[in-house]
Amino acid sequence: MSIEIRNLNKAFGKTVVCDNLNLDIPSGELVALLGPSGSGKTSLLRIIAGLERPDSGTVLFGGKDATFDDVRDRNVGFVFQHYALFAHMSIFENVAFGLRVRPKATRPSEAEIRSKVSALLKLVQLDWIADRYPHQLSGGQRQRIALARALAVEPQVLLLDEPFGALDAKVRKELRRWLRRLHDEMHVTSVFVTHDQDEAMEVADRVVVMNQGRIEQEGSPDQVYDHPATPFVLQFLGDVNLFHGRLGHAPGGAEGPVSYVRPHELDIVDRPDENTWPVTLSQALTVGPLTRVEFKRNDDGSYVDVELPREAWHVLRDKLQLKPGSPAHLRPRRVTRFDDHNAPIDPAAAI
Ligand SMILES: Nc1ncnc2c1ncn2[C@@H]1O[C@H](COP(=O)(O)OP(=O)(O)OP(=O)(O)O)[C@@H](O)[C@H]1O
Repeated sequence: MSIEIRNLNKAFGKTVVCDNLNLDIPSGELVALLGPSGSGKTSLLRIIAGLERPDSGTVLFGGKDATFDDVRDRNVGFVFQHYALFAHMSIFENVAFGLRVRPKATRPSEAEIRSKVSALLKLVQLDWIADRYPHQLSGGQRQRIALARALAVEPQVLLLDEPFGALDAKVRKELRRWLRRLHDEMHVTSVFVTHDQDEAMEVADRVVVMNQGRIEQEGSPDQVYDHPATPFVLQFLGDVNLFHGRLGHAPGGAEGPVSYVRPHELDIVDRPDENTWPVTLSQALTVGPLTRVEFKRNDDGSYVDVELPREAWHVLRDKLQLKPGSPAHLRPRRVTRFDDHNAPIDPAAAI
């Protein structure tokens, strides 16, 4: 089921949460709404769900206007951050719930319910805990059950609001890969709210970056990362060094308001040329496979981060005999700049 959002507006008092939004979600796609807290992700999801009414604009499901359809008529499944499993029901009964409360005319038989719930529990790889109760499950298991329960009624659209937000980092990582695989099997049109860029990039077919009720950019994870449409997108999707004003000798003596270079797009070299910045090593921090080296620019004293694999850093450090206080030069492999209207300047022109 495709979803189309047309000229959608919503405000709570003076807070604009949807600012003339337009968005097409093709059938079967997994889309992440990504943005900082308060950017309007949940409000948009709730309007798609039918839990909130827009002030103006339209929501189309499969080409049909569903803006004012009741939530029960939309055939959407929900998974929220805080597991909403029924504590007094077994896992099996939790998943069966949506089927059992159907009107008699459309309610499946007991045998059909049993076989469907068993299949769903297998799908989320938890068929072995069907007889347990929610308090006997880990947080990650509960979220998988919440997903099985949402899928039981065969929704045409699945809406997930920070579904893994309450879980620890390792479980989150496992579950997002698992969700991706599940989606590849089920192909239910899914909209996923998150403020975690790694989560969005890893799970989604398409990422919609939101800021202050507006869509800053939408595209594949690679598109938004490699070709950010605005400074906000660039900065939200990962660490970046900002260079104000004239760029020393580099790149090509470019003038301009601000230049952006990601920490992994800078080389550390020992000789200056027209494309390098003179710097002084401040400190190096290694976490897991990566080393982050902090430098101070000689011209304006601002800090610049460089990121590289720890082995590469060890080789370079020994070769150039680098330690805190050592002089060095940084050469950007890629610089991103924006014009006065925040439109990206062709990278070839920026360097
Ligand atoms: N029912 C409401 N009444 C008043 N203000 C609201 C209501 N719901 C949301 N808001 C406000 O609207 C803004 C956007 O909220 P929303 O929950 O959509 O953002 P979000 O991007 O999902 O943020 P978060 O990641 O923190 O959940 C916030 O400033 C919030 O306080």
